[in-house]
Amino acid sequence: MLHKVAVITSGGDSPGMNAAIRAIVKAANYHDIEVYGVEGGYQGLIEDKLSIIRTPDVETIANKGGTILKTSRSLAFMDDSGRKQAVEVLRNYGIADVIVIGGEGSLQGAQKLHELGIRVIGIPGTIDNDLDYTDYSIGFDTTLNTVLSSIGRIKDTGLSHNKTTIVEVMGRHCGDLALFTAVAGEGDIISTPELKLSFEQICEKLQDKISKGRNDNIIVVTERMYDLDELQRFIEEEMNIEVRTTVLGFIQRGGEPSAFDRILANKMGVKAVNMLMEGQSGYAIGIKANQLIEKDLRTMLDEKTDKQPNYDLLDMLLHTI
Ligand SMILES: Nc1ncnc2c1ncn2[C@@H]1O[C@H](COP(=O)(O)OP(=O)(O)O)[C@@H](O)[C@H]1O
Ligand SMILES: O=P(O)(O)OC[C@H]1O[C@](O)(COP(=O)(O)O)[C@@H](O)[C@@H]1O
Ligand SMILES: [Mg+2]
Repeated sequence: MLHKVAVITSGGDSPGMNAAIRAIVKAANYHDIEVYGVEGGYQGLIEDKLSIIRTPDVETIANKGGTILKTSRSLAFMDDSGRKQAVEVLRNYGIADVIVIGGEGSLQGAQKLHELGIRVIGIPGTIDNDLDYTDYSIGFDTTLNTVLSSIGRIKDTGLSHNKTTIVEVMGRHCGDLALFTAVAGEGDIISTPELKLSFEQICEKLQDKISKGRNDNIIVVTERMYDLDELQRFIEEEMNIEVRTTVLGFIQRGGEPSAFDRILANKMGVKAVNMLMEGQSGYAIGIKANQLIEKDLRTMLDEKTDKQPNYDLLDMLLHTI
């Protein structure tokens, strides 16, 4: 019988993590299961920062960005000794079941806990959408909407001044944020890790747009691909135009979660509790073709951790912009 479960948010915060926490606490409490919130990700687990959270504590958090539990990137948890300490802390509380909400690294950590005899279910929470086993991770949709509305504002200035703007979005090594932005109709030229354009190719595309009367182009690029100062200077010199650069940065990670993320978080949170009640462990919950799926963590991590390029979308894009 499941009596106690710990919940951890880990890695970069993502909008919808709170909605997932709320769903977990409400579903668990409904079945008389006590929930321990771990403060500050795996680091908080190692440092014994656990406290009971109850339904009244979470009733009003579904619309809040970030995570009420706080999060971290924990170096100590990367070591065997740190993980053993974490397991020791859980045992001292009599906790054998854990739900981890986080990205790829966090799910690696979840698998390690599973291997150490803790029952674990992972929930994908990252704005990057860089997990290949699931169509969507919690937070991606909200961030995509933030990117779209930010570009809308930048476009007002671009249109008013006939100016070209480079906009850098997050995503780590995954181009989904840039890619979906373009498919949603913003961004005139995109470059992602999966479809990387050279400086020269960007200028060629820009020339084509300018020759068709567009002087207010927006170039959307995924972070970590270019030295943006160099790219801006190259375009300015090559094309003899003025260019501005905006790095959207942490504007993208916070904010009120979208309905999509809140609903996804709710479904996944409830499912995680149900799976633990059935004694399951070592799985990540995902969504494929609009159906929740259970993916064996070890298999998922072995198969491929990088998101595979979304060729359907790329193909559509190549033929439309
Ligand atoms: N291979 C691993 N083994 C154990 N823990 C890991 C591993 N990779 C990451 N983690 C833990 O998960 C945390 C979050 O991972 P990170 O990749 O930074 O973010 P995210 O989970 O959001 O992708 C790390 O700081 C570390 O504590
Ligand atoms: O917040 P940090 O540590 O500077 O990390 C920035 C990175 O975190 C993210 O915002 C989210 O990544 P994760 O979900 O993998 O933690 C990435 O898009 C970005 O590259
Ligand atoms: Mg990640």
